[in-house]
Amino acid sequence: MTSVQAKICGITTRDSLEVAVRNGARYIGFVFFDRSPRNISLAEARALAAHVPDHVTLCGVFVNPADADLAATLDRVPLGLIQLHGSESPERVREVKDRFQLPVMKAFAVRGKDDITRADQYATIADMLLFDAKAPENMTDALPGGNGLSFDWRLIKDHDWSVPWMLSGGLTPENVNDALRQSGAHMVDVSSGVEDHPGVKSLDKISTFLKAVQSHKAKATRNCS
Ligand SMILES: O=C(O)c1ccccc1N[C@@H]1O[C@H](COP(=O)(O)O)[C@@H](O)[C@H]1O
Repeated sequence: MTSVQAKICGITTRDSLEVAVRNGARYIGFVFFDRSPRNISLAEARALAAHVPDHVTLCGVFVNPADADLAATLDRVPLGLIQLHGSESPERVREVKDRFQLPVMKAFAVRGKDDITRADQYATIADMLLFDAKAPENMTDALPGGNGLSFDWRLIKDHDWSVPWMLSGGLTPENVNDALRQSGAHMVDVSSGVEDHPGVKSLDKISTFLKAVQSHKAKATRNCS
């Protein structure tokens, strides 16, 4: 029996948070990265965090953060998971976990198979793994994540790690079922695919995305019974 969990990332408003929670999001992501159109201030994050129910994990997205930034964020915002979306080494992942006593999800930018096997060296250190698409070198305005780009989902099928992993990168309400089928993922993460404009979430797209994820779960359950 398969149950798919979803993370809605880059939440900045109360109404998008509420729609995500009401429609079954298991994770909510706040982006703490200045260059992102989804960047959220500590004050806004703190205020929104008060409306995240206990059964939903609040994830902070960081790119090569300094300890001081992590400490300042955790001082104000009750995160349950730290997402490291930069070039953090296995040693740095271990250090962040030990220092801040929170689970860490390490993200990998994927173009080919080697980018996926690179995760092996983190699988005994990180608590979760996340696979996003690598931006092409000629994309000058690329962010470390949140670019709405996909990789070949079949590359990850049949990979197995001792820790849970999420699929992300260019997911949308329209393609998430194909992505789940082709990748074999049990967890998905979306940001720009549920937006009307960069940084502006669509309530309709959030609920359609989460319903599509739920419908995949229903199909998988039926197939297994
Ligand atoms: O969303 C962002 O702006 C962002 C910025 C810096 C690092 C990570 C970011 N988001 C993560 O990117 C992936 C893919 O997003 P998308 O669905 O393709 O837009 C996702 O894991 C977000 O958590």
